[in-house]
Amino acid sequence: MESEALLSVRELRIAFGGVEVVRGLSFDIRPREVLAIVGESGAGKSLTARALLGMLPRGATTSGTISPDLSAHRGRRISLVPQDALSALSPVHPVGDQLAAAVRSVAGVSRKEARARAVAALDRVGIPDAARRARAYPHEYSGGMRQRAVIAMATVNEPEILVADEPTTALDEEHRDQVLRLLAEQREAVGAALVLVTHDMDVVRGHADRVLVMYAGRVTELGPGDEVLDRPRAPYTAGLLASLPRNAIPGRRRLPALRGTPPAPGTLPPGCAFAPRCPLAAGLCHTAEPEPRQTAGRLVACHRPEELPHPAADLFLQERRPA
Ligand SMILES: Nc1ncnc2c1ncn2[C@@H]1O[C@H](COP(=O)(O)OP(=O)(O)OP(=O)(O)O)[C@@H](O)[C@H]1O
Repeated sequence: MESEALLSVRELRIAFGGVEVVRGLSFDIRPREVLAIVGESGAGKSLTARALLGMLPRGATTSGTISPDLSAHRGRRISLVPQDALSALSPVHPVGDQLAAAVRSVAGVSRKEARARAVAALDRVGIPDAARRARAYPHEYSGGMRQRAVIAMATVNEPEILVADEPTTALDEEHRDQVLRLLAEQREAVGAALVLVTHDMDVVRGHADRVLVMYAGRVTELGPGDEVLDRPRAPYTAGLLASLPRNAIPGRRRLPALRGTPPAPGTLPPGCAFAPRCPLAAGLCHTAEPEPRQTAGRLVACHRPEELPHPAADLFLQERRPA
């Protein structure tokens, strides 16, 4: 049985100047789950995450529902793990003061209690000698410690939902895994759900309970993380997986890769938005946009999911470009 949703998004649409970039998106966030939102650049991942936080850019118009609406409780019931640890912290205040201020801004607690919670949050993310370090300024922290401090900041008020938008983009593989592990640990410690926005399928494996694959502002596939990764049912998911760098076998002349690029907003083809890039597209795919429907234990928006072979990488083989 599906566990009850912590938050439900229904028919979310986001547009700029009348051009829709998120086009009728529906999904739930379940208690304590890690939900990864993946897709190529421009799919609408960040805007969806920002909509949850009530942080859409100026000029965006929306329709649909997000319930409960937690935007008024940002920093308490829902919080953002920022991408850039350095700019997320003020250089002119000690780190502990910034965390204590975050506690006091929402919790109505005494100065002393706020301080204690700030130190506890720094301790929980593994800052050594947290009581003393709390008095230091961000520039006195190493890069890794700053990263820990912003995660402490996001979790200090024990939110129900943490939103991390590409938290590891700028990091090498070793640091990427450290940050993902820390995020998972902290999520567990405070009992939050984590919405993890990434364009990197490798981040999903082992880190996400469920994965929402987006293409051109819509759901392409939504289901249990490892099942979707191990046996995708939507050709787009299969293409993303086939294009991972680890499939690049040196010396092989033909490599699996997604050809082309996603359509620019406002220039969608008729039919399925992925059809022009899809090796399986035929007939209806070019005339009617598929609605997500329940297939093999997940939602899939594809007219021909049963045509997708397994494994599917060979569908995407392309001549390697001369170096
Ligand atoms: N402030 C804005 N004004 C106009 N268009 C915008 C604005 N912000 C985003 N968009 C457009 O909305 C679409 C979705 O953007 P979004 O940032 O959500 O994509 P994304 O999937 O997160 O991609 P990326 O990984 O590149 O951030 C893109 O085509 C983008 O150009």
